[in-house]
Amino acid sequence: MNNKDRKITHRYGIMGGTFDPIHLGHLFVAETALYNLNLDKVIFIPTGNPPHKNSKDITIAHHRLIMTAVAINSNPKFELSNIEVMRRGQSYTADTIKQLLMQYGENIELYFITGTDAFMEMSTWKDCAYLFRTMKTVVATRLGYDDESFNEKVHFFNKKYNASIINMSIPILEISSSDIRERIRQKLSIKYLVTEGVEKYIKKHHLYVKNINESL
Ligand SMILES: Nc1ncnc2c1ncn2[C@@H]1O[C@H](COP(=O)(O)OP(=O)(O)OP(=O)(O)O)[C@@H](O)[C@H]1O
Ligand SMILES: O=C(O)c1ccc[n+]([C@@H]2O[C@H](COP(=O)([O-])O)[C@@H](O)[C@H]2O)c1
Repeated sequence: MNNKDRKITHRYGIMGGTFDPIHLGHLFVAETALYNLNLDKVIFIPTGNPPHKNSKDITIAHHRLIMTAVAINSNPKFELSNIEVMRRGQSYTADTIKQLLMQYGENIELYFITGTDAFMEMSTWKDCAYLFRTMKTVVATRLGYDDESFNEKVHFFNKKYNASIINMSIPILEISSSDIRERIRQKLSIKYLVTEGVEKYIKKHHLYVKNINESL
């Protein structure tokens, strides 16, 4: 169907990530997109095999999926999807978007929510022309990227792919999953960086205590 002929009935945010573990940065970014863009819901999609990360260094999908379910449980507009975890092979976003459009129909508008770090790498993603054609990209400010390089990237994607990019300025939250994992290894507190439920789950299952490669 021609884009012009589409009658948009719903707007869904897609929050894709390794979520190893999911933290308050992810939740705040998703909530801000939901609110600012008046989305109907945000679907959290933990990756099965993230294409740009070494899968040997990543916690098994089962734990990442449950932590995501626990973290979003209290928000009725947040939803969990296991489509990438269930799919074989690398978890490419293009395959996910195709699957979602088939599932929901063409009258859905998808807003892919991402931080600046992931956004800056999008030209290396599989079928990125398809991605920019079929979804809107919402970019949340993350530490370490100056306005000039960000604006250059936006300009490049706009020109080359006619992309629709929404710059979502948020207070910078210096929270990352890698920092949380490191804090656990160093026996430091992660309280207020993740939800209480996620903190309990991590403790109960002794996650991140050792470097994954050490425990093999
Ligand atoms: N603090 C944050 N502020 C804005 N965006 C974030 C933040 N943390 C993660 N994101 C975004 O959420 C998505 C999923 O991120 P991911 O699960 O890889 O978390 P991460 O904290 O970046 O993990 P790691 O430190 O292991 O690389 C990415 O688009 C990333 O840019
Ligand atoms: O499709 C791709 O080629 C691709 C390459 C790198 C990252 N992604 C997606 O970007 C999102 C954030 O990835 P990450 O590795 O920062 O957690 C997540 O949904 C990944 O599946 C997608």
